[in-house]
Amino acid sequence: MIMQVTATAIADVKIIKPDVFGDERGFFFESFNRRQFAALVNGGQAVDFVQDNHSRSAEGVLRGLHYQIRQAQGKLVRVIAGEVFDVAVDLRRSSPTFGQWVGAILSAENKLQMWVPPGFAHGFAVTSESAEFLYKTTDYWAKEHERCIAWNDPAIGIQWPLGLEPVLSEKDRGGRLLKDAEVYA
Ligand SMILES: Cc1cn([C@H]2C[C@H](O)[C@@H](COP(=O)(O)OP(=O)(O)O[C@H]3O[C@H](C)C(=O)[C@H](O)[C@H]3O)O2)c(=O)[nH]c1=O
Repeated sequence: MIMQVTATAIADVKIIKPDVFGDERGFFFESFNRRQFAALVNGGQAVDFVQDNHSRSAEGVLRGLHYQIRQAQGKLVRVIAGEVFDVAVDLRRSSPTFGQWVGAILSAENKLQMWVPPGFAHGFAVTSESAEFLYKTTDYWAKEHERCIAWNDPAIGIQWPLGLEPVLSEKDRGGRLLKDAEVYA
């Protein structure tokens, strides 16, 4: 066993805690293992990732809530420096948890990962001085299919651990309210 998987309030979103092997040199852990992921996270179905992404953000930055309405991306996300509050929002209209969100603190310290399946919007807010964010995606980036949900949509009601107004990209300042957004079937 090289990881423990725990459920969240949204059935398909999982938190993964890898087994970390420490010794006097430092530590080692498998950050992804296709066979274990299939067996422990995805009900035995293998998941193939096609892209790895890496971003760095300063404290107070919020990136999200992003999704691709076509070529929906599953995302396996983790932090290798600093700490973020990571959020997934269920955008599957047919889901019993449609419009609901789950969040988790991911950090270089706790080494936790979140599995955000296709069908969700995803975003994070940086709670450390800066954070380096790595993630694998199950489909390629497609700018033409990118959509953005407002990080502060009261209908979703995410409890971001941020004091002031976050630092946002132009795109993220223009996020749509869920009621006006394109969502999945
Ligand atoms: C996502 C992406 C972006 N880019 C280019 C496009 C821009 O020139 C630049 C920054 O893109 P953007 O401002 O959309 O980056 P983020 O705000 O970090 O977007 C990501 O933020 C949240 C957390 C997500 O979950 C998504 O994976 C993704 O939307 O990278 C690429 O070349 N490839 C890509 O896959």
